[in-house]
Amino acid sequence: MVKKSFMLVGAPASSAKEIEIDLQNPFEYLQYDVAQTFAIAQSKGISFQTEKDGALDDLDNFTDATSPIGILVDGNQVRDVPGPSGLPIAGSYYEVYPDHLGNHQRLFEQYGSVFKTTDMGRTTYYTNDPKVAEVCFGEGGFWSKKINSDHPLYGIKDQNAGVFLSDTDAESWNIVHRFLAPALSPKAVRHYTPQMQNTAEQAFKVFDEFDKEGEAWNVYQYMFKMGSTAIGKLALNMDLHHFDSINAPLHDLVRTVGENLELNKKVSTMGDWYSHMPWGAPKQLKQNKAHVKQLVDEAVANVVGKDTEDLPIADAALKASCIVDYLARATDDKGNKMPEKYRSDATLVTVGAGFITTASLLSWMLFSLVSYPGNQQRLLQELVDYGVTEDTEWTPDLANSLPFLGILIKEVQRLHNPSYQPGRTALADVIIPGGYRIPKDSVMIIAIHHIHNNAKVWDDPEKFDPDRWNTDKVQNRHKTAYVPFAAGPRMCIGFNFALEEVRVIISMLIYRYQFEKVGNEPMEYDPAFQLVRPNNFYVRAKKRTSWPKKSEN
Ligand code: HEM
Repeated sequence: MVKKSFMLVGAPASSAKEIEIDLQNPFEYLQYDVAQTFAIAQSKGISFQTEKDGALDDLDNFTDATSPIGILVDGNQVRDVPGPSGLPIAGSYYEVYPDHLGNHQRLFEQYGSVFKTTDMGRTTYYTNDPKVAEVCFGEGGFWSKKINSDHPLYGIKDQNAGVFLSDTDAESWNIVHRFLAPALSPKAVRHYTPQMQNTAEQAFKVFDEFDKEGEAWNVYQYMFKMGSTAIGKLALNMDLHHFDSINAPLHDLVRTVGENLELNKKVSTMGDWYSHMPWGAPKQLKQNKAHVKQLVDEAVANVVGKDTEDLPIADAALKASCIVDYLARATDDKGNKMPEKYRSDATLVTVGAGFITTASLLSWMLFSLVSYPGNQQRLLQELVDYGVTEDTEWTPDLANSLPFLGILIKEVQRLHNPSYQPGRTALADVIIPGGYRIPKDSVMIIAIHHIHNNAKVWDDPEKFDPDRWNTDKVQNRHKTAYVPFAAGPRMCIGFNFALEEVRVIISMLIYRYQFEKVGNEPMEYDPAFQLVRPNNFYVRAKKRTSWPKKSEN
């Protein structure tokens, strides 16, 4: 045993702390003790040096090393997070908005893998570093999903929803997550696959009519209808009538939930003060929230009570007519059910989280298939080779067996990740990978789009290349280098459903239609929306009359 004094390199000598080193233990134990003592989130990046002895990378060197011993994190001196200083009051708002994706990319290039902005009084940290993402998503002692006034979900926070809009330490999260997750398990999703096929078949009627008229259509608008049709059925066993005709209106619930995401984006990009204003977007958001709640309560009341038999969780996922029915009947092994007070809010979140994301992903899938040459033909050939026809009854086994479709979806989610940018909050002052000092209560946005496009992580990130997924480098990537559904305890619980839906619907669309992009203007992604969706993407979908022959081998 030897006792030594340690301090962060560059910190005042008065901050040094004594640590006892057991020289029999591995080096990693010392890193761990130092991490605990200095609130460093990840111990493996810690290294030591003194001016006199240089780097100390072996425990044998510590016996005679001069104190205090300096600590570096990932080779860096611990420092504050940089960022633009901005203007009075507005802060960096005009440096970031409206093109937040493009401007955040510029700020990563300028400041490195962690930066902070203060926009209209709201301070936010951003990272494109998988190591930082791992620590924040991990929700260990230092980080958690805690929706404080700097968090982008603050305007729609709802502890009764349990999932998505509530804090991890809320009792509701624990309960709702435990009940809801099995309803979206691979086994449960299998049970919902015929509904996904039915959604695509309903839409065919409308796309055939467009084709007959020789008309182009806006992809996002129809994928929005498609995604919500699938989720309306899944969550509420409701037919939204989105494909009764070409111009069928959006169901009120779907329209209002979509509007809320726009309003929340407006409110959350301003300071907290703005959310309390009794006019404009904050007022509209409050009214909309009340309206949506009423619509969901009505829809829930229509489902519950029709079949009251309680079911064990595992059976309920397979026997229930929809998520609401499941939540009303599922009983755990102690005989407990999910309290009714969470039911309608948890359902609303499932609807919202479920359709806007899948609508964007379906849109980016079609965008990629028509924009990157060869991919549409390659997918069609794969469908033919695997025996798909117009009469195919889709099953998860078939959908999961298509290798090109699998890597295609991954590449679309990498380059055109649609998802909302998740935030995690520091529970204490903490030093994160890269050596950045983060104060307690700071909100870190794990910038999924920028992690997926980070040139330090991905070769030629701007290149659309599904085959990269078959390379060793990508297969052995850092575990949080690809996080379309986030990671850790608060990651997406609907990802099985989403992927299955996209596999079935895209396959059915590509088998039936030849898609062509209409117009050559650059794609706009709608910076005023909470998710990344292509705004001005139009296609002609021409009904196929012939298909390629089966490949010979
Ligand atoms: C392409 C489709 C989807 C994407 C990209 C996506 C992405 C995400 C992401 C990034 C999160 C984490 C949010 C955060 O940490 O703040 C999340 C959470 C969540 N997602 Fe998804 N999602 C998709 C589809 C779905 C579907 C279809 C459902 C339900 C049917 C769903 C239900 C949820 C729920 C309930 C949560 C919250 C989990 C919790 O709070 O513990 N998602 N999703």
